[in-house]
Amino acid sequence: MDNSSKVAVITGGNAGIGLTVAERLLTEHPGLRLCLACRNKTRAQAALDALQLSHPTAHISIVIVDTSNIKSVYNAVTEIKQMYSHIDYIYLNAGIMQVVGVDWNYFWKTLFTKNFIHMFTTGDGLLKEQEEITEENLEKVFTTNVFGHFVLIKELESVLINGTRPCQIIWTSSSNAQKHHFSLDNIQHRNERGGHYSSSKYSTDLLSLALNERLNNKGVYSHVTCPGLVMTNLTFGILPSWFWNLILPIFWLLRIFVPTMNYDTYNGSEALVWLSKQKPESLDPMCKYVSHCNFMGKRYVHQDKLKIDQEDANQLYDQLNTLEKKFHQKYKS
Ligand SMILES: NC(=O)C1=CN([C@@H]2O[C@H](COP(=O)(O)OP(=O)(O)OC[C@H]3O[C@@H](n4cnc5c(N)ncnc54)[C@H](OP(=O)(O)O)[C@@H]3O)[C@@H](O)[C@H]2O)C=CC1
Ligand SMILES: CC(C)=CCC[C@@H](C)[C@H]1CC[C@H]2C3=C(CC[C@]12C)[C@@]1(C)CCC(=O)[C@@H](C)[C@@H]1CC3
Repeated sequence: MDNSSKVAVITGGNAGIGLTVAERLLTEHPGLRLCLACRNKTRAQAALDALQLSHPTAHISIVIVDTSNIKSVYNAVTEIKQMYSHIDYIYLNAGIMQVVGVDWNYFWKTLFTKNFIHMFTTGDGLLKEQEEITEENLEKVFTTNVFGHFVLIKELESVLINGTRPCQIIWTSSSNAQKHHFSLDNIQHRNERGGHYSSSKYSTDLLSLALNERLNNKGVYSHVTCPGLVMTNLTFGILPSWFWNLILPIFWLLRIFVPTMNYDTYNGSEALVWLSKQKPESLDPMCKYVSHCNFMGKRYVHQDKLKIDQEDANQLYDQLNTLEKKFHQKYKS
């Protein structure tokens, strides 16, 4: 194993924001060894081929992981441990949103009120979602976005901790994370009529805080980011691509008021890449690092203070830990 060069693992690194982060990291950190942790072999291989074309000497590998399936996460951990003795950056980016429609009534009602900026930055109240339960009896959005990543981090702890080099855990959270959609009595957000994505991203913010309390003294730092609104498979799942292309000029205008209208993945990945160039101990664990792009097209990183509570963070961590133990018993003993 080569211990000298830096290693970055990216979940969902084959598409959208994750793929752009992969490309930008290879440019920013020459010699970086990259691991695309993806659920689909063919799509992962296509991404690897594209990256290898622009970075012919780069060392890129694939690990198959479906974060909505805990058995798959355990298998991926075994593989990653065989490949790397230390991880410098782990991007917990894979994510889904199970949208079935837009609440256009709410959209028109809010458009001419002072809440319109909140609506365009967070999407709060605008999206109708549906629930799905996985074969392991877990809520799918919660498992894909949060719990699968929790298990990944927990099982990889020994490779994240290194006596000499820090490790950065970088989450792709969202401004859609809203406290009113989250409950410690129902962390999976089961049997709710909407807000599954919001609840999962609020959990992400809490979990990141809890990880800092536990791991900072071991040289592991966790931070949350928001890429803003970016056109990817996720957003094309909400409304078709022709619609987004049609309203592109509106987005440009909206940037005057809403600098998170990033539209493309390069703009959206700004905060995620910026974090990899910072000293992790100098960063604020109570901030969300948000990719901004102004009207003139200038990219920058904005820091949003997190409105979350350490006690809630610890309670969520304990619940995730208890849930993980059940799967550990099932698959690892
Ligand atoms: N687009 C936006 O406006 C915003 C996105 N985000 C967040 O950014 C992250 C990346 O999303 P984005 O790039 O937009 O969307 P994409 O759909 O383009 O990318 C999502 C990535 O996650 C992967 N993925 C999905 N489910 C799983 C799973 N179960 N196991 C492993 N990988 C999985 C996808 O794989 P596959 O290609 O196989 O489907 C894909 O690589 C998400 O966490 C999302 O919530 C946050 C704020 C705004
Ligand atoms: C612009 C017009 C005329 C219509 C589009 C309205 C909504 C579909 C759109 C407005 C704000 C968007 C938004 C998201 C999804 C699509 C919107 C609701 C997100 C929720 C997507 C995922 C995220 O994580 C958020 C950061 C986005 C916030 C803004």
